[in-house]
Amino acid sequence: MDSVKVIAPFVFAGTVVLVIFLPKVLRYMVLRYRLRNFKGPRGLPILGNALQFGRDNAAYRKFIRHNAERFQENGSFLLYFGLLPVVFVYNAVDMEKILRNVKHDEKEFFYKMGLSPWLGDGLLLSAGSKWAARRKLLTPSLHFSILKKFLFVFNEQAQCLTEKICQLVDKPSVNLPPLISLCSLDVMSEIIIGLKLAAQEGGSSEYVEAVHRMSKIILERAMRPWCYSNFVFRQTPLGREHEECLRILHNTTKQVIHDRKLGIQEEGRKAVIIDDKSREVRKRRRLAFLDLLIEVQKQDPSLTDEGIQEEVDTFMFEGHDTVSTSLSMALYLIGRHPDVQKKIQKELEQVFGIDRERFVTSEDLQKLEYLSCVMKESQRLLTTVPTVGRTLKEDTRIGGIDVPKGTYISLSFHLLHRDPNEFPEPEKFDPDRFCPSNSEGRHNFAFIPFSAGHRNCIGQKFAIMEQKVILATILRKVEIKSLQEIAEMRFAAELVLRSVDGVKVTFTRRLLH
Ligand code: HEM
Repeated sequence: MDSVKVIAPFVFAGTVVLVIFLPKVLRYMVLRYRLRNFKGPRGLPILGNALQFGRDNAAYRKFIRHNAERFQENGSFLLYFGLLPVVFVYNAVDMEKILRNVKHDEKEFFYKMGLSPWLGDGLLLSAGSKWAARRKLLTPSLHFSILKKFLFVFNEQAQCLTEKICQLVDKPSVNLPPLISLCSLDVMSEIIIGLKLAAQEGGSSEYVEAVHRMSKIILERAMRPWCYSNFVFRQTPLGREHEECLRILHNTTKQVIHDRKLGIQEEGRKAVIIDDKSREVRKRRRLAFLDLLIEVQKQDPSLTDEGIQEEVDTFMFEGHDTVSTSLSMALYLIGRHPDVQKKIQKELEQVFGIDRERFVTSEDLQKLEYLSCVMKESQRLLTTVPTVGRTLKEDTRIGGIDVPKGTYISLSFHLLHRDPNEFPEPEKFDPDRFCPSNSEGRHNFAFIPFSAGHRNCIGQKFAIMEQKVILATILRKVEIKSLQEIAEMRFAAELVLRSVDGVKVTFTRRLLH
C-alpha cells in the first residue's frame, strides 16, 4: 500500500508529461520521416549537422557554399541544426512560390529567438492583421513625394561624409565601413527620429557598436543549438553580452521617443494629416517618421508607446545597417574595378558637368543609369541581406519533394544571386548584366536583394535614393582604390553581410579636366 503511495505521484507526473509532449514528439517524428528523401549532407543523431558548421562564421559560409554547389541541380538542400530541420532554398521558382504565398508570412523560430527581444513585434516580425494594419499605416511615410523631401538630408550627410573622406586623401589605408556606418546612422536618426545625432562629427557611437555586437551575437547563437533555450542562453557569456546590448539599444530609442514627445508638447506642433485617398502625408514642415507615429497615437490609442518603440527600433535597425553595408560593398567593388569607376565618372560628368559641389536632385538620380547597374551588380555579388527565413504553413513542393507544413525554410538570396543559369560566370563583377537588353528574359525572382512579394522591403526606394546620392557625391570628388582582393576578404553572413577584417581602401582627389 505504502509503495503505491510513493509511486502514484511519479506515475501521475509521467502521464501528464506524456500527454503534453507525446503529440509534439509524434509530430516531430512525422516531420523527419517526411523529409527523409530531401537531399543534404548526413549529420549525427542529436547534433544534426551542427559539428560541420565550423569554428566561425566564415567556415559556416564555406560549408553552405559547398553544399549549394553540391545540390545545385535541386536548388535546395536540407540541414539539421541540432534536432531542427532547415531547408535551404536558392532557386527562383521555389523562392517565388514561398514569397508570394501569404500563408507563409509568419517569421518564426530564428527571427523570434534572435530579433524579437530587440525589435518586439514591429513591422519586420509581426504577421496577420497586425502586420497588414501597420504596413498600411507606415507605407505613406515612405511615399516618393516624401522621399523627395528627404533628399536634402541625404545630400547634407553625403557632403559631410565626403569632407571626412577628403581629409583622408593619400592616407596609405582607410577602413571604410565605420565611416559609412556613421553617415547612414546620421541619415536614419534625422529622418526616422528627427534627431540630428551628428555621429559623423563625434567619430563613434555606442548605438552603432551595440547594433554590430548584437548582429554577431544573434548569429553565433543560431549556430549553437544548445543556446536555443532562453534559460541556458542567459547563463552564458554570450547571453550576458546580449542583455547589455539590448539595454543600450532600447535605452537609446526610449530616451529619443520621450524627448520627442516632450518637444512636441512644448512646441504645440501641428498635427499630421494622412490623406486617405493618396495615402500621402500632408504637413507644413518636414516631419520625422516618429512624429507621424506620435500623431497617429493621438488619434488611435491602440498604437501604444510599446508599439511606437518597436517600429522605431525596427526602422533604425533595418534602415541603418543594411544601407551602410550595401554602400561599403559597392564602394569596395568600384575600388577594385578601375574600368567600372571610369564609366561612373564619365556618367557623373555628363550629368553634373564639372560641378562637384551641388546637391543631387531627383532628376539627376533618374539619369544615373549606369550607377544603378553598378549598385545592382554589387547587391548581386555581395548581397547585403544574405538570407531570410519562413516557416511553411502548408505542405509545399520544393525541389520536387513535398515539404511538410511546419518546416523552417532559409531563403538564401546570396546563393540565389549566384545561379549560373541566370548569371553566367557568377563570381565576375559585371554591371552590364543589368542593362535593360541583358536583363530580358531573367526570372522575376532571380534577383531580389530587397526580397519580393508583399513582405518585400518597405524602405527599398529610400535605400536606393540614399545610396545613389552618397555615391554620386563621393565619386565626383575622389577616386577610390580597394586594397584587398575579393579572394582575400573574409565575409561573415550575420544579419547583414560583413567583412571580418574591414574594407581597406585609399582615396585620391579627382583632378578637374
Ligand atoms: C540596401 C538597403 C536595404 C536592404 C538590402 C534591405 C533588405 C530587406 C529585406 C531582404 C527585407 C525582407 C526581410 C524578411 O523578409 O525577413 C527587408 C524588410 C524590411 N526593410 Fe529593408 N532593406 C534595406 C533598407 C531599408 C531601409 C532604408 C528601411 C527603412 C527606411 C528598411 C525597412 C525595412 C522594413 C521595415 C522591413 C520589414 C517589411 C515588412 O515585413 O513588411 N529597409 N529589407
